[in-house]
Amino acid sequence: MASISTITTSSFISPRAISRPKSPKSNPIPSKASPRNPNSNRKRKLKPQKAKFKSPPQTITSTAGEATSYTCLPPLEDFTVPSLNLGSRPPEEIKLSDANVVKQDSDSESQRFGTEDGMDGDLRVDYGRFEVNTHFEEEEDADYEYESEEEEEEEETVNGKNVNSYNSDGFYEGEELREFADGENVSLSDFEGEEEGVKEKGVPAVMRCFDRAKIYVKAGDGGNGVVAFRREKFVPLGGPSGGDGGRGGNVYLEVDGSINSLLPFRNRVHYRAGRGSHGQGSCMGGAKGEDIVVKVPPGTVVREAGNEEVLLELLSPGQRALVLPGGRGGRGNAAFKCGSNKVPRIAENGEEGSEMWLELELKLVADVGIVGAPNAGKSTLLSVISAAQPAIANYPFTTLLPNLGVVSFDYDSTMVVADLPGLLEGAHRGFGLGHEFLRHTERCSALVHVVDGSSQQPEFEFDAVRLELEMFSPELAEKPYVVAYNKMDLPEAYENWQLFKEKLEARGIETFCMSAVKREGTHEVICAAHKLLQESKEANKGSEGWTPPINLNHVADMVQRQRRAPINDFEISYDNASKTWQVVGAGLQRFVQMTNWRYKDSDTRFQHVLEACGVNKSLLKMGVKEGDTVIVGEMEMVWHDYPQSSGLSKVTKWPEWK
Ligand SMILES: Nc1nc2c(ncn2[C@@H]2O[C@H](COP(=O)(O)OP(=O)(O)OP(=O)(O)O)[C@@H](O)[C@H]2O)c(=O)[nH]1
Ligand SMILES: [Mg+2]
Repeated sequence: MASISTITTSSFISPRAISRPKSPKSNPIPSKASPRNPNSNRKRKLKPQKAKFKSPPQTITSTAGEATSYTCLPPLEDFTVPSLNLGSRPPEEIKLSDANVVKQDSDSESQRFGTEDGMDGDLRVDYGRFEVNTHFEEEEDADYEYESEEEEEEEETVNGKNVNSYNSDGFYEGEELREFADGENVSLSDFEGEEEGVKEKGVPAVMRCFDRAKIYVKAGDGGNGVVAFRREKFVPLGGPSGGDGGRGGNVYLEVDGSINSLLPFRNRVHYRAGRGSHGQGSCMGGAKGEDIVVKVPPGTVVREAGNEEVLLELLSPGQRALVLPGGRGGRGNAAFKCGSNKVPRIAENGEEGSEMWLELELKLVADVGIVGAPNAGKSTLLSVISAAQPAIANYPFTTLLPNLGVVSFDYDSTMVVADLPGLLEGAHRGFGLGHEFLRHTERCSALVHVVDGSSQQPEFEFDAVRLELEMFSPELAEKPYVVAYNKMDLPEAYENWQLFKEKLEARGIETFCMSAVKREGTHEVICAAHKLLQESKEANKGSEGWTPPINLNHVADMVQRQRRAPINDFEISYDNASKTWQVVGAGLQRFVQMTNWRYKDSDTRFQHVLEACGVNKSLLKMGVKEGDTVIVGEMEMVWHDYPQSSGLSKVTKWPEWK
């Protein structure tokens, strides 16, 4: 951190001083390697110059009377707030392709659905058609919104060629081709085993999961302050009267109990709050920008894109979190009036609102989760024990989204049970659909593991699903669970039951048998699950203790803290090749951004602040030389050394930077 240097008359730089001729060549310039002597009797000044950067073309010409211009540089990586990782990119979509996933013959109905014929009890059945994307559908940096289904369909086009097609049942047909830069067409099947870095669009829209979404939020920019003077009859020298700009709108996240999925975020990705209005004459402040409230379902977990750290957990309806505060309005010239400067011709730009990509993840708030292999009878069990009416059919992956049901007991007690899509081998790596939903079970206190008794190897099926749970999350596997051996009404299940029971009991696992269809044995299963739930609640009671109130605005506080970093907190780096000094600091960058170069006095104030916050001093210490380029925020300047006599005769005091 650099220290703030004292402001002296001789160290102040005016636009006039900037245009003075360079120091004579007789002045020795120290070599690059050795720092310059700070006791040198020459003055060194920063002079803004015509920027050398060719792009972007936005050039603002100063009205300071000199041929001086400022160029806005493209935003650099270094300029982003470091801890927020705003410039970081989210992970790429990956295709979950594997040798286990078998390409389907579109004509074969039995293969398509993996019907009873296709189900030989081996969990490696042809469920390849049901590959899912584990990551988001949207391009990370794409600046678009899905406005309609048509646009969504366009998404399936690769390099202008529509390579995907769906048959009448809505299932994906044909092989996806991807054209590479060298024009070579490569089939995605070439990538088998290469899981990352390849897109997969083979899942029909109806089967895609909507419990994850990525959205862009931006707080509103502050309005600009203005320079104005009071002109009124009989009021001579009315004084400065430029009003401040209004603050930008805030971005909130609010829990809405009527929403139960993140589906709405497929249609809208970008959320921008309104910008504040500019100030006006007669000391009139601008109106504040319109806030934006993003509605999310209960149980939404919020992360910054590309960052594992959880920012917010929004659980109960009505909760509202301030995520990004709007930018501050720029001050008008009335705010700069002081005893030594009664006619300030200066006003600030409004502060830019922060922006962020957020990852939303929906986690169900259920007490008990029903897990098991596809087609085991999980949904049937839920339909029997609760009033829920999930889809039940004799093919795997009938359940595409988790279903919730409330189970009521005689003694005025209820529990929420979630029926999850089926799990199969490799689910923790993304096969099937179960992986997408396994995280929902993380909040469950107990699990009911349904085993299809009519399958050829029920014990193998049981072990495979348990293994998947363990692979996905060891904490999940440690949750208490009940095993429910289903389809006891079928002879093959009935025959296998004793053997299955003995094997599991030998391993110390208590097992129940039931026939969900006939509603036999289900009561015992659910009572056992309820008992586990009560036990887990009892166990957690002692450890919970007092929980402090949750501050839902801490994200905004963090953003605010970073924006309000002290102006003298900066770092300087030097690029030897281009002879460029880069001064990076959140406070300085904010100052540069809010400086309105159209006003004459802005330039003087800018030089003053650089001097006051110690930038000049630090540069000298590090050995800046005549003609070196210095970049501060978006400003590019050239360093000039001047003789000491070039100081300014008048010192203007400016209000403190805040
Ligand atoms: N005979 C018999 N069939 C059952 C029983 N329980 C469920 N089934 C049948 O098994 C098939 C699958 O039932 P679902 O409840 O959809 O199975 P699921 O586990 O939810 O399947 P997915 O959602 O695809 O994972 C349906 O045809 C049910 O009628 C049972 O106890 N006996
Ligand atoms: Mg189901």
